[in-house]
Amino acid sequence: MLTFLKVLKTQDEFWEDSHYEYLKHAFNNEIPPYVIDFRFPKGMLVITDPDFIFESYTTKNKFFDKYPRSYTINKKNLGESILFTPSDEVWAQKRKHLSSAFYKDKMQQQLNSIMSTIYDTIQETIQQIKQGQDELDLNEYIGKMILKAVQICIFGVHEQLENLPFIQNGKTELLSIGVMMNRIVSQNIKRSSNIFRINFEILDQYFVGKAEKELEQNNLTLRRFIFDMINQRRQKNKALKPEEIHHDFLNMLLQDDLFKDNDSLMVDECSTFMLAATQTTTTALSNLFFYLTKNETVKTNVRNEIKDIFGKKLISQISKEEWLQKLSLDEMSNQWNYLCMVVQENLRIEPPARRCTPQIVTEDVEILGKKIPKGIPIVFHFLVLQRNAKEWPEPFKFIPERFDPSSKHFLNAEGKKRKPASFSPFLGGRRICLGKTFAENVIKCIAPLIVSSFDFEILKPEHQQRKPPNGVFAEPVYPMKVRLYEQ
Ligand code: HEM
Repeated sequence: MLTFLKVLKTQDEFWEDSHYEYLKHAFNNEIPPYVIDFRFPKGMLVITDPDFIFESYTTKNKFFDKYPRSYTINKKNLGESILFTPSDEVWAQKRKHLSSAFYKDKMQQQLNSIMSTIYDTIQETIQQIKQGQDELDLNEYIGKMILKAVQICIFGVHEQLENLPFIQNGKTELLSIGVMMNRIVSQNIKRSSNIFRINFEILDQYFVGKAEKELEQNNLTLRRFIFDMINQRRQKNKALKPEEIHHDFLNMLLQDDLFKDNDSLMVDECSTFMLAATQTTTTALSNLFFYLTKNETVKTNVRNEIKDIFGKKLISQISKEEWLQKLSLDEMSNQWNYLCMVVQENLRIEPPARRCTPQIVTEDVEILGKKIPKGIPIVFHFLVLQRNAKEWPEPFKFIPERFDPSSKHFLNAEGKKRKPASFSPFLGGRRICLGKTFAENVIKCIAPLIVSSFDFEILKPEHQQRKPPNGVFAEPVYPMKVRLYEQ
C-alpha cells in the first residue's frame, strides 16, 4: 500500500497509469508473468503469460466469467448490458441479437457513412490549414471524428447533438456527448479502482461522497438523454415506410423482438456501445498517427500502397467515390496488406484497452499446473503481454512486418512462431470484443484517408521521444499538440 501511495505521488505526463506504474515500481520494471496484487482484499491475479491466457480463451474458457463486482459497481450507468452481466443464457441471447448489427451489408452501409463524413471533415480541415489554423490536439481532433462516426452508427444522427450538463467539483458545464462520456468513463474507473471501495464490497452499489454523487447525476443525465433519443426515434419511424428506416444500431434495437418493448435494455446497450466504441477507437487512431509520424518509412510505405491500389501518382487526386469503392469490405480482404499490418502493429505496441476488466473462474480450476481459486479477480495485462521481448523482439519499435508471415520479424526471439495469445487487444474466448471486426474496419477505412491528406509535426520536443499514454485506464489524458501540413 505504501509503495502504491509513493507511486501515486510521482504522477506526471509520461506516467502510464496507477496500476501499471505500481507493478513496474514493485518489480523494478521486470513485471513477472504472474503477480498477485494484494491491494485487493484476497489478492488479484495479474497475468501476462501468453500460454495461460491462451488456455483461458480456449480449453478453460467455460470456467471464465466477469468479476461480479464490476456488474454491481457499473449497474447505475450500464444496467443489464452485455458488458458486465454473467455469461449465462440471457447474455448469450442478447449477444447473438446484437451481433446482427455487424452483418456484412449493414456494416458496409455504416462504413460508407463514416468514410463519407470523415472525408468531408478532412476537406474542412484542409480549408482551415489554408487559413493558417494548423495547430491542434491530435487526441481531440481524432476524438471528434470518431464521435461523429459512432453517433452515425448508433443513432443515425449526422448533425452535432445537443450539449449536456456535466457536474464536477460543484460546477456545471455544458459538454458535447462525446466529451461527457469520456469524463464519465474516467469518473467511473476512478470510482471502481478506489482503494477504499476495493476493500469494502458493501459500498459497491452506493455512490459515496460528493464526487461520486456528481458521477451518479452525470450517469443519469446521459441515460435520460438516450431515453429521449429512443422516444423521438419511435415517433419519427411511425411516419416512415419500412424501407425508409435508416440502418443504425438504435433502429436495429427498435425492430428486435428481444429489445423493442424494453427502453431500459435499449439504453443499457446504447450506452455500452458508445462507451466501448468511442475511447478505444479514438486511442487506436491517434496512436497510429503518432507512430506514423515517428516512422517515416512506414508512412511512405502506406502512401505507396495507396498509390498502387488506386494506380495514381498523386493521392490528392482520389475522389470520395473512389475511396468508398477501394475501401469496401470486399476490396479490403484482397488488397491493403501493408495497411492491415500497420493497424495490427499499432494495436500491439499500445493496446487501447491496456488491460481487461477483472475476470474470475467459476470453480477451482488448474491451469498450466497452477491452482486458480474460484472467485479471485484475474486481470490480463495486454500492455505487458504485447511488449514481452521474448515474443516481440525490440518491443518498443514499430515494425508492421511482425505480422507478415514471410518476414523474419514474424518470429519470436528464439526464431520460433509466436505464441497465439501474445497478441490480444480485444480479449478472447466467448467474451471477446463484440465490435472487434467493426473497429478494425473503421480504423482501416479512416487511416488511409488521413494519411493521404496530412503530415503531422509533433510540437512538444518531449513528445517526439515519448508519447504521453492514452487509452482506457490511462487517465488523465494529456493533449498532444501537432501542426498539420496538407499533403
Ligand atoms: C480498437 C477498438 C476496440 C478495442 C481495442 C476493444 C477492446 C475490447 C476489450 C478488451 C473488451 C473486453 C472488455 C473487458 O475487459 O471486460 C471489449 C468488449 C466489448 N467491446 Fe470492444 N473494443 C474496441 C472497439 C469496440 C467497438 C467499436 C464496439 C462496438 C461497436 C465494441 C463493443 C464491445 C462490447 C459490446 C464488448 C462486451 C462484449 C461482452 O462482454 O460480451 N468494442 N472490447
